[in-house]
Amino acid sequence: MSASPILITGGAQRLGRHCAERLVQDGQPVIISYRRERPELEAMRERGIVTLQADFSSEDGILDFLERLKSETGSLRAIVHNASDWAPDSDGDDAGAAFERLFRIHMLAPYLINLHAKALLDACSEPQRDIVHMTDYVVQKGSRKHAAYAATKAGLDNLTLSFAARYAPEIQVNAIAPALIMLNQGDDEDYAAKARAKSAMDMVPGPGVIYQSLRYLLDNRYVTGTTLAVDGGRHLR
Ligand SMILES: NC(=O)C1=CN([C@@H]2O[C@H](COP(=O)(O)OP(=O)(O)OC[C@H]3O[C@@H](n4cnc5c(N)ncnc54)[C@H](OP(=O)(O)O)[C@@H]3O)[C@@H](O)[C@H]2O)C=CC1
Ligand SMILES: Nc1nc2c(c(=O)[nH]1)N=C([C@H](O)[C@@H](O)CO)CN2
Repeated sequence: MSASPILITGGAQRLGRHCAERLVQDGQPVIISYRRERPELEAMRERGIVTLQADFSSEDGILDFLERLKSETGSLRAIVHNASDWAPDSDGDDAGAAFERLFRIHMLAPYLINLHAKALLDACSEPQRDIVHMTDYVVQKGSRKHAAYAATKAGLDNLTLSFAARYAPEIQVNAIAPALIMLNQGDDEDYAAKARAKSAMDMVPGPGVIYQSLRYLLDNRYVTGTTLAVDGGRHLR
């Protein structure tokens, strides 16, 4: 019997893509969700990664993705809730709609997928099944310019505790809380230097540290309801 796939939402670029490709290199089947088609997806498909389109900014979009996911696979080894929009706060008329949108991407999508895809995890014949929530260091301190983002990530952080208690012992539920793993296009050296200085490690590590953290959770049968801080010691500065 072939191994059950691992689902990574928002896996078409950056951290999610890196983890998807590392998992496939390890011989692990992977399904990713993506919102926008792009050339890089062809390269991922050629590596055998299954790609499913999804827009989590509406409940209908979340439920539509779930139906297509259930048509694609009868089981899942793990679900990594990675999809995210690091949108700055809006102070215009759209502030409320923007907040609700981030709520749906960061909280409603993980909530509904955890509820409606549980049967796929239960159908996995392997002894360990995992759910991993990608949160953020700012859950601990908030953010002046990304308050809606931070608040909805804090909600995802809390969902880690609830689902860990509810799904134990069959399914382990944990979070990874990164800070400044990768810069974004357009980040100049001045921004990069200031961002690096925010952590004790004074570096921008790249996505490999996230894969190491995911690997740890996938390989450990005794960890649930916890958050791995992968932030270079931000709290020390
Ligand atoms: N990068 C970093 O330094 C840090 C990252 N994190 C967290 O780690 C995770 C990965 O970060 P990173 O790789 O930078 O993430 P990205 O900003 O690259 O976003 C990941 C994916 O989320 C998808 N996405 C965005 N909006 C939607 C939506 N409405 N519906 C469905 N998918 C959507 C995008 O899909 P598409 O491109 O197809 O539109 C994108 O590819 C995220 O959860 C992030 O919050 C936390 C702290 C630091
Ligand atoms: N979805 C995303 N979330 C976050 C990103 C990102 O690029 N996409 N980036 C960050 C920053 O690196 C921040 O940690 C810098 O201090 C946070 N979240």
